[in-house]
Amino acid sequence: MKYVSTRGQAPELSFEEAMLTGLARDGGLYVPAEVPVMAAEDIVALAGQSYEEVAFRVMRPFLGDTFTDDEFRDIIARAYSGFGHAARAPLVQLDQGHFLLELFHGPTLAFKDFAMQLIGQLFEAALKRSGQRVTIVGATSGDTGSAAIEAFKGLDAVDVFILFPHGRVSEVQRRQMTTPSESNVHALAIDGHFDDAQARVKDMFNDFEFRDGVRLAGVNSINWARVLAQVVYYFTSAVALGAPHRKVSFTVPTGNFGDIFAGYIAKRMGLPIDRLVVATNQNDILHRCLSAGDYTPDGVIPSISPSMDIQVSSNFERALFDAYGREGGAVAQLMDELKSGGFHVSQGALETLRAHFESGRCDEDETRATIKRLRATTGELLCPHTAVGVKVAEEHIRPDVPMITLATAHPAKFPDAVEEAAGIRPPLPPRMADLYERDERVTPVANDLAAIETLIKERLSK
Ligand SMILES: Cc1ncc(COP(=O)(O)O)c(C=O)c1O
Ligand SMILES: N[C@@H](CCOP(=O)(O)O)C(=O)O
Repeated sequence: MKYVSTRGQAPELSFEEAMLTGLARDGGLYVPAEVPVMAAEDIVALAGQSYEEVAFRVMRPFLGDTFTDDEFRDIIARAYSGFGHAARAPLVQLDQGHFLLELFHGPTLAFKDFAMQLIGQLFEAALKRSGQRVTIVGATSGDTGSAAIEAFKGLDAVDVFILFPHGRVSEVQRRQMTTPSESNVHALAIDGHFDDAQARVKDMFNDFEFRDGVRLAGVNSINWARVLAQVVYYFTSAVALGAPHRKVSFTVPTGNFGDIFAGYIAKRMGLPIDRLVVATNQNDILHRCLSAGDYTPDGVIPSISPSMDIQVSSNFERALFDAYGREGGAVAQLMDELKSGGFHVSQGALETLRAHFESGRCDEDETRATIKRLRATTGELLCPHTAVGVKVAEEHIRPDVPMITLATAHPAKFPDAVEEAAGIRPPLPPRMADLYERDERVTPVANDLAAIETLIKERLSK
């Protein structure tokens, strides 16, 4: 299995190389040269299997010879052993034909744990074997950072630096990043929003002297391994509702387009997905683009679903690569245009995108109203991101195809927003009950590449 860059100018890599590399050296994102297809009978055979077994069968073809089957099974078992639900990703019925896929039973209460717990184990196994050490730098709007810190804290061969937008994450998210005491963890509060943090991380990858000097690695969803791990729950949930004999649709609260892109990969692998619905908050650039073809960021607006406050949606590049017939040159040109303001998707590419993706938008009042209404009608307490998904899903449900909305975080991560909407303050699980009493460790940083690189080098030299 080989991986190619969406911009067509970087060397092809193996799974292990792509995982440890993160961003391609031409600035693009790695994708499999070919997506392996699963036969219908192999999908049928997933029914009744454990989450871990489905994870093994779905991901195995993408790994090539990176790990033996036994090694990979062990890695998967370790990754999901800390989840608080036996099913790992349970389905809950909301209404006739509408289901919620609960992805918040991992250690940091968000869907990121599914991928991050796995790649923590994959990194450790690969680095132990090679004797290498890496520096992970990640950008977060709240959940990636806490999940990465949880997965990598205390590991010998890794230092982890997380840039989060100062004042724009929830208190629970911030404390999850700033309270771990392990010396290989560094929480950096950047003066800016998520797009600034993500841009600085990409700048570090494009500064080859720095990149090679610190052996930079990335755990944002620019890393293919992140996306791959998220493909699994599309299979477990669709099969539970009758796939491959029955089609299902998914609505995904979307920001960086990684989670919904994992659904697109599941579809290309042969899972009969009818529609993939992109649900955005008021930062609706993806909805606008899928509606009219224009991708012009117009500034991030803070919202009560802060993890989706994103305008430069990294993984959309992977979808564009396929929509433009896997022409890296065309994607590179669009990304150059983005640097100077924005780009317009050609009619042909837009039609290809629309063949897979629908979209909708949910504003702040609608988000609050959805949290309140769902509590009253179903008893479910939704996090604001999930509420965005549920509202948009309701507008896309068709009578004959079940709709699964991804519940991407636990409501207790956003207690202020949930309490304001539903009048209930969701408590943290007992294992986190002292989160508000723990000491915080955080370093403020300017939105300045040289300053951030200097800080990282200083920390590594200690
Ligand atoms: C709770 C939550 N919901 C939705 C999203 C959006 O997911 P993605 O960035 O993969 O589109 C995020 C952040 O990634 C998140 O943390
Ligand atoms: N919403 C994310 C933003 C980063 O996304 P990623 O999936 O590319 O890591 C977050 O919570 O940090």
